[in-house]
Amino acid sequence: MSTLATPPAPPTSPAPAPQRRGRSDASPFVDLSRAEWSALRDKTPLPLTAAEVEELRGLGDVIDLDEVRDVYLPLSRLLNLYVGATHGLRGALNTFLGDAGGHGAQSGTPFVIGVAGSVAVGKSTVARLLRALLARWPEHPRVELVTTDGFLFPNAELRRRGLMARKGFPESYDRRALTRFVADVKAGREEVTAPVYSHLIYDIVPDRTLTVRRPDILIVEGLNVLQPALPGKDGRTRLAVADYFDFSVYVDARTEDIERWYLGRFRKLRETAFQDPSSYFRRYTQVSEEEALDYARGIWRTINRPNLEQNIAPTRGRASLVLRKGPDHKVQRLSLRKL
Ligand SMILES: Nc1ncnc2c1ncn2[C@@H]1O[C@H](COP(=O)(O)OP(=O)(O)O)[C@@H](O)[C@H]1O
Ligand SMILES: CC(C)(COP(=O)(O)O)[C@@H](O)C(=O)NCCC(=O)O
Repeated sequence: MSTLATPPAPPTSPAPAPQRRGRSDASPFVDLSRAEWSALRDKTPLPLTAAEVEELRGLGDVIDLDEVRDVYLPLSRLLNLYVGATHGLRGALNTFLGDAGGHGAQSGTPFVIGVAGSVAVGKSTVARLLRALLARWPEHPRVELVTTDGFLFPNAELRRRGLMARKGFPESYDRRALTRFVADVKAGREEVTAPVYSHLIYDIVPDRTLTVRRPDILIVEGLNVLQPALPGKDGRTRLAVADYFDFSVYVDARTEDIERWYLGRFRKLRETAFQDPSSYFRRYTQVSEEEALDYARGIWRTINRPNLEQNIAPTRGRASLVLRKGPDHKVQRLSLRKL
């Protein structure tokens, strides 16, 4: 069987000790170089088979397999350990609460992971990869993925609120519905449904929903998933979706690199999905590539970059793990929150 993981390291070559760069011991994060992090893969007992590598390629994403092995296999191992530890903690709580905990207090509660970051930083790719890797563990085979775009207000409502040029800003989402959705999944409800957004029609799809049925792990991916809660009225506490996360990942990169990836994806979509007669963006296949890219640069400058700077980047410090990518999408540094 051909595999991607390297054999376990001999006991004489321990992983290099993590170094702290420019952070005091009081920092809530431990900083790791890519080399330090990837050395931890030797402790990952679940290598990828050739068939699984093919399956990952079948996701349709551009994924460098060295990247999977060096960065995402150790991450799937870390998450597997966190899922086990969280179940242990819930068991302790159940023991403490006994009958007072209600019906089978928290048994089978899904482990919820948030994936945050800018438009075009690669959140969807990371989330799909994590779903595939996490589902390989026998302890948690059922992994569901939900993107927050389904909780954008429909265009008609955005127009009514004067928010059509603010798609992706926190206020363009039905945040209560998103938080309720995750709360319901976490409460162990048999079936929970979410609305669905289509990039093709650039709007919420009427009469279509996505149903989540008691997964072992739920991944929630979106620009704003690490936003704090809005202030509650009358001194009441409000919860945000992040309050339900057991772990979160912030995908980070230089703004100039993300803009380049955004324009690259727009160029690729112009040659593919935008050609569809029902595409909202079809008009950009009818003009020159330069005109189309000027439009995309305008969207970046007026919507996506300000949203990154004003709303998304300020939430980075709330993540459990920050993946810092270089210009080629390869993760160069990682910051892992200490407990
Ligand atoms: N690991 C990667 N290696 C190479 N290209 C990538 C990687 N991750 C994302 N990309 C590319 O970057 C662009 C944005 O990625 P995507 O996952 O769609 O971002 P987001 O969900 O954050 O908007 C896409 O063109 C995608 O193919
Ligand atoms: C749909 C998005 C808001 C992102 O959704 P999310 O991360 O919440 O799933 C974003 O990808 C987007 O399309 N922004 C809109 C910019 C524009 O008006 O074209």
